[in-house]
Amino acid sequence: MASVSQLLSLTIPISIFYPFHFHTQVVRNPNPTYDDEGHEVTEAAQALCSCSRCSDYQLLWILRTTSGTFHDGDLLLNLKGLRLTSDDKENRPSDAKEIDLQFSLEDLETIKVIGKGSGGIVQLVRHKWIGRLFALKVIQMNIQEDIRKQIVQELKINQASQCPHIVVCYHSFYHNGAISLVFEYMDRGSLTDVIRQLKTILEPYLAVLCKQVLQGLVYLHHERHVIHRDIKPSNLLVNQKGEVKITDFGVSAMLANSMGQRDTFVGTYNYMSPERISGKTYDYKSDIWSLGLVILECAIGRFPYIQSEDQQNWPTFYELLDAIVSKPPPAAPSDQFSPEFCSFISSCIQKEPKDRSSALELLSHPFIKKFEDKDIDLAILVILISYVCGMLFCHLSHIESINEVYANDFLIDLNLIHCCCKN
Ligand SMILES: Nc1ncnc2c1ncn2[C@@H]1O[C@H](COP(=O)(O)OP(=O)(O)OP(=O)(O)O)[C@@H](O)[C@H]1O
Repeated sequence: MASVSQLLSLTIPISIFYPFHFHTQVVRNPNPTYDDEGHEVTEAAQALCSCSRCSDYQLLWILRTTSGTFHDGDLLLNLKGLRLTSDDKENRPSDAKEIDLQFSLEDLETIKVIGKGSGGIVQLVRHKWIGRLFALKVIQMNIQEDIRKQIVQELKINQASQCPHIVVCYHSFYHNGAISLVFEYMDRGSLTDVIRQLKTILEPYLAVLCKQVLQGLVYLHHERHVIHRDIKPSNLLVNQKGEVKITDFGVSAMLANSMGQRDTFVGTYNYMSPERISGKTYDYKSDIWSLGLVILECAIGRFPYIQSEDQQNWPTFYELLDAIVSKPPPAAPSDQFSPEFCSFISSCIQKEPKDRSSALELLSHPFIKKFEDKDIDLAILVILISYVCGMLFCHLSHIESINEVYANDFLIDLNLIHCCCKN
């Protein structure tokens, strides 16, 4: 496999067109590009290096072409990637600095499809040169203008994100009517997968998980001034280190910007707050409602508005919306959960937004504090998922004992496993 320095030396002739990494101060693109009508665009690009090694220079990336490029304020998006003209080196996530190398879609090879959402598919891809894995999300762009704007907003937030609890978006491309986003690969999937496999999560683990999501929300709400708008299990991703991160800003928008409250939601309404469903104005507290429902679901093992996972018991779409808006909100059963947990859920799931706590307040809630000095490692949950999968594998493969599978790989204390599994 080529080393990074080999790779960089190989890409130097190409890299002159990529503003993040070349070290030339001003560049005029010698290879003219063409617009949709075939007109030559002679003055294609001027740029100053903004990579982490060139602190003196400011990024200036001007594409004179009228086609193939999205311009949205200080954001430019084209086949060569996303550029934020206001971005400075302090705003870059540390992980992104780590992979300071040339990137194009041709450098990525598909391994498999790992997910499918309403916007498109997510693939596991490998960088051919460095072997690193990424999640590639491809979103078809034959969509409304305002949804496109929201996606562009997502890119802005992701690229400038400094928070360890927000999934990093390393790169993005616009090509042939589709936006391709290169995300940090979260190798244990989403909380949906975790719930499906474990059924329920015990309070100590939930507190640790919840704290990480809250840290992500504090960053979005209090630093970036963004409402996520789609907090749900499939948007909370997990890796084998036991890290939980928020992803998918497809429906998020900056409160401060001109988009205001425009709502072009595509996806599930299950976790949507009553004020959003009723078409009222909403704010950051809308995300807190969703978080409360997600955490309660993880604890009780079913979506809180249904009595059992039996398909027969699922309300219709309109029954569900009516229940969210008109019925009393769900609560954690006090005979099964600690007072701290019940209080935490009640601080989130309140019909009136003003009665809900903020993300910052929730970070110091007794439920979160209760387990802070207990040294609880979420990675154990991840091992547990592997174990459950292993058992399934044994079952399907007619292997007598799980130890045959895990003999050398893991030392798993079965008592610990049983403690983690409520059912
Ligand atoms: N960065 C990632 N790393 C690993 N898996 C991912 C990543 N991003 C997404 N996935 C997987 O792909 C699935 C689909 O993600 P996507 O964001 O496209 O849709 P969704 O959130 O499930 O649904 P919707 O589009 O309705 O919001 C996720 O549920 C998750 O399992």
